[in-house]
Amino acid sequence: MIKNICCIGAGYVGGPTMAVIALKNPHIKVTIVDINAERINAWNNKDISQLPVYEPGLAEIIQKTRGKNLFFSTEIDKAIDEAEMIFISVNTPTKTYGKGKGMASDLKYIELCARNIAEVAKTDKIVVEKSTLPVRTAETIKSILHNTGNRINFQILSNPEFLAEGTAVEDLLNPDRVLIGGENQAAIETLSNIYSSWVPKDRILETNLWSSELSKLTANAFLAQRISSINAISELCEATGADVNQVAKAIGMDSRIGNKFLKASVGFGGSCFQKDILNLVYIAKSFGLEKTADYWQQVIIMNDHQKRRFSDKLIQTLYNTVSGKKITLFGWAFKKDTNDTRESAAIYVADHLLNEQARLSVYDPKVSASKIQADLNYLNTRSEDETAKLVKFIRDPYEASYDSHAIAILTEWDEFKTYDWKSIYKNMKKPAFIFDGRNILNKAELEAIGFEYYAIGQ
Ligand SMILES: NC(=O)C1=CN([C@@H]2O[C@H](COP(=O)(O)OP(=O)(O)OC[C@H]3O[C@@H](n4cnc5c(N)ncnc54)[C@H](O)[C@@H]3O)[C@@H](O)[C@H]2O)C=CC1
Ligand SMILES: O=C(O)[C@H]1O[C@H](OP(=O)(O)OP(=O)(O)OC[C@H]2O[C@@H](n3ccc(=O)[nH]c3=O)[C@H](O)[C@@H]2O)[C@H](O)[C@@H](O)[C@@H]1O
Repeated sequence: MIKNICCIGAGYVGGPTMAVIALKNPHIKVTIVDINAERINAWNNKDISQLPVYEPGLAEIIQKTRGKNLFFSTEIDKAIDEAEMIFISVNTPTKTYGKGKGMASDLKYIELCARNIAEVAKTDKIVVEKSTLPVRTAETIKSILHNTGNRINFQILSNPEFLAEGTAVEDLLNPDRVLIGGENQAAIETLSNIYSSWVPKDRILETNLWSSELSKLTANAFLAQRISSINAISELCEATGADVNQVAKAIGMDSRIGNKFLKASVGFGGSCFQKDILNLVYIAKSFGLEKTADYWQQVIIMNDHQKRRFSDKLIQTLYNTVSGKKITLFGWAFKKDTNDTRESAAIYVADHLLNEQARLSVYDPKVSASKIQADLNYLNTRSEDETAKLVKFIRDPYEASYDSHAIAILTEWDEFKTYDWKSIYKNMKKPAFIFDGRNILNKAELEAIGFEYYAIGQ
């Protein structure tokens, strides 16, 4: 039985996933390592509210396990050396240079991990791909590990993660399935036994390595495709008088379609959907499968269109100009209940409005002012000074919306539904507009107050 696990990468996946494994397997010592010392320090912070990843329920699990059988460290070599099983949970972003730029996954961090393991290992190890990877990456890892000449036996497994941010703990405690791809039955059993401490055996699915790697990309592509599909219909609803919420309900009651993931929105964000689909498109192209590549590319094209359509609508409604006008953005995170802003639709909507010289006042309950500035600066559209001048982060939603021409709701935070909208209305310029990019507010109530209310697909 395994006694010692190491996980390389203390991010949104490594942190919560290993915390739950540690919680459910108190006999296993789990060490999460990272090259980012600041992140490791934050995971070790005594003040449990300061963990680097915000997820409902996570702090409680960290409190129960940290220092007992869960450890966060920057001593990567030591943790690799001691572990019998090593999870690789590092980032696999879209390449920003060279061949495959803007499409392929950048596997340099994965390769560095494999080389690190190859250098340090003195005993047999099971190496688990937790990161999302292009199909056949295990071959690369295998080649690096098996060419060290130190006669160590490495078994490679693929164990993609399906948690969604904001519900990570719930998803980990009660997964629809755990997927394990591999060639060696004993290694598969060893990993399966760790999960079976809390996951029913019939939900632990075993496949070959390549099916497992490809299933992860496919799952994300299908999920994102549903959002782009309903968003495409939302545009048609606006043109025809149909209501996208009603259409989603009507089709979702068909058990073959199902009712989940049919919420029209300002566009999907997050670190993975776009990157994973671009990767799928790149892989298809590399096999010469142009039609397949085009099919999936369309999901991204539709998503970009939806973000642009939203900001265009706002500008057009505000009499075709937002220059010098104060626009309030409620929400910056890519979805509720997370502090993650990667690829958030808010970034692109804000950038577009700034191009039109709007002044932005942003409120988000979990995202910091510096993160918002950094997200905009990363786009490199304007100077950092200009961004700082035009974008203000305000800690209070009432103050943020004071004297503004319009409010755009970009994240579906529950607290937005509980605001005193009468008092917000009173303090805004008239006509006071709301652009609800998440369809979370009540149209009739807001119109009764006096707002001009615009929602997606209505
Ligand atoms: N964020 C999510 O909800 C999900 C992400 N995934 C996948 O999981 C993987 C990780 O994603 P996140 O946790 O979101 O990324 P992240 O960026 O939050 O964390 C990755 C961590 O790996 C560390 N790292 C990179 N290279 C390293 C090295 N050579 N040695 C030690 N540490 C190193 C980084 O410093 C960083 O802290 C990605 O492949 C992603 O596609 C899969 C399912 C869900
Ligand atoms: O590989 C990953 O990273 C993960 O990607 C997604 O999880 P995540 O991106 O954290 O969050 P989702 O709940 O999928 O939301 C993604 C985006 O789609 C948007 N969305 C979601 C659902 C919907 O009906 N409409 C909609 O616009 C959300 O607001 C958000 O911006 C998948 O749901 C996870 O299964 C997967 O593990």
